[in-house]
Amino acid sequence: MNTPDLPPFWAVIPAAGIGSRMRADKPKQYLQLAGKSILEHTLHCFLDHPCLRGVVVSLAEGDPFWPALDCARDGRIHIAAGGAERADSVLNALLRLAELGAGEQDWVLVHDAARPNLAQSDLDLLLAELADDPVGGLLAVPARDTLKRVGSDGRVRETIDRSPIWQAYTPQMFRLGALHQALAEALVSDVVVTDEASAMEWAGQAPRLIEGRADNLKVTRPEDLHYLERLWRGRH
Ligand SMILES: Nc1ccn([C@@H]2O[C@H](COP(=O)(O)OP(=O)(O)OP(=O)(O)O)[C@@H](O)[C@H]2O)c(=O)n1
Ligand SMILES: C[C@](O)(CO)[C@H](O)COP(=O)(O)O
Repeated sequence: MNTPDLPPFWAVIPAAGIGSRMRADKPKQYLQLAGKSILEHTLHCFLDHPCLRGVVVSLAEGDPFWPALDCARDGRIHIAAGGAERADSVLNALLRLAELGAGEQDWVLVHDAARPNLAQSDLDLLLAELADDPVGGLLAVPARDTLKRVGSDGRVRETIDRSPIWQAYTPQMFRLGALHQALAEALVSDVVVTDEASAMEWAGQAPRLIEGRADNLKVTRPEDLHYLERLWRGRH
């Protein structure tokens, strides 16, 4: 059953990173948060949505942690091979989606495994705002603090106008065919692609930013997980 006015979509969850900045004893997507792994929380943001058609998770080769999760037996979740960089993992997942029968015009939402605090209201906002958009776009938050450009000596050179500066979050929502083409061409051209929007920009498109919640943060360093633990205490 679909929610009126929200489009059906596929989800891609790149989960093949090693989490080097987290400095933990396992990849950060398998660290515990409120009694479940970060990856399970992330997957449930999508599995609970009525417009979801299916999910592809990209996993590192021989990942020993995935089979132990309950999600591993969920028929809506399919696996793709992880790649050397996040963009390679996403591209493999898009190819898997095509094998599963997804169409060129189908919407795909790519969301980091390491962002477990995506609010359902933000997911709905993204889907509603971009349902009729010719390009697609992403959740993002405007720069909040005063910004400085710094020299290699650690001294401030100037204060930058923050008004046009936003931080790119996920999900990032694009049509399967357009995203696949942009990502594949950017990768063979050795363009640095840190998110899906940068591949689309490189292809000459202008993705739309949808202002989301700042607490949809990516667990990157230990303090990010500590922050979410405090935020979630009492909530779950
Ligand atoms: N080759 C890679 C690298 C990253 N990712 C995924 O992309 C998301 C965002 O990347 P990032 O935060 O950079 O994760 P890691 O690469 O794991 O972290 P680090 O850069 O600290 O090693 C994560 O969910 C990560 O698992 C992936 O699927 N394949
Ligand atoms: C996709 C992303 O989460 C958007 O902010 C980000 O680009 C991931 O890569 P990073 O290396 O952690 O910046």
